[in-house]
Amino acid sequence: MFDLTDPVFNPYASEEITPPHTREWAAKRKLARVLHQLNELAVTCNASVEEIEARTADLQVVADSLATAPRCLGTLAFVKTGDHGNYGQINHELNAVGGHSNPLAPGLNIWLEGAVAHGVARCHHAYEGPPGFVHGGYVAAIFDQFLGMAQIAGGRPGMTGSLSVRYLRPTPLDTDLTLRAEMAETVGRKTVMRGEMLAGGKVTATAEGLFIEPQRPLQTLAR
Ligand SMILES: CCCCCCCCCC(=O)SCCNC(=O)CCNC(=O)[C@H](O)C(C)(C)COP(=O)(O)OP(=O)(O)OC[C@H]1O[C@@H](n2cnc3c(N)ncnc32)[C@H](O)[C@@H]1OP(=O)(O)O
Repeated sequence: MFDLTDPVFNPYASEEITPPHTREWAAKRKLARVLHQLNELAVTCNASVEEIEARTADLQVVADSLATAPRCLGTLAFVKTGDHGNYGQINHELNAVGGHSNPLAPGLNIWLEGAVAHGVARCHHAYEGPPGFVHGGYVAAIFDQFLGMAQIAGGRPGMTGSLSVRYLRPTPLDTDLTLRAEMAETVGRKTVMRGEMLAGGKVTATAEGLFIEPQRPLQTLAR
């Protein structure tokens, strides 16, 4: 996964977002940013039907063009080529919640200061659940990824066995959400992490995650 002592690639060493490690990932981050913006525009724009139909046709041309290029289906497929970086680097780009090259990711940035993990995320209107607020499923997804990365500092990282979220007040859209987590306990292969999410200085949700180190290496779990 990630070696937190690796001087070359430790994406959690500081609050600064680790730059893309190749020109390919720099280009994909740009693509993801445009698509992220389009995701928001798809649910917020109030253009005419004609305008929407015309721009959709434009986008279909782009999608059809990209679909003709070779593809790698999943992180491990990228790893296997040997040309895209190691697993940690590729996961850092493609992860569904924290990947900087994934247009679905709500801009989650994580860093570790000693035993405490910090993070920030921001959810635009495509993440709306209750009117004006973030969907609870995305709050849980952010916690899953955040606690999941925070537990790496414990040295025996595992997959989420269970995740419990307490929603204390609605989490606002278009607002920096700050995150904080610490390890509560670790017993054998099991690590319990606890964290909180704040908006404007107020805690909107807390979470507890149980992470279980798999008996087999992660790579062998993939079909
Ligand atoms: C490896 C690095 C990964 C870093 C990525 C983290 C960030 C990403 C976070 C995710 O989204 S992960 C995706 C969501 N999670 C999954 O898909 C996990 C699917 N489940 C599994 O793969 C296995 O069930 C799991 C690895 C969690 C456990 O399988 P094991 O075969 O290792 O469990 P085992 O049956 O040996 O049980 C070990 C202990 O854990 C307990 N346990 C197992 N599954 C549990 C569960 N789900 N909830 C609570 N406890 C559980 C079990 O009772 C037992 O307790 P005791 O030692 O006290 O007897």
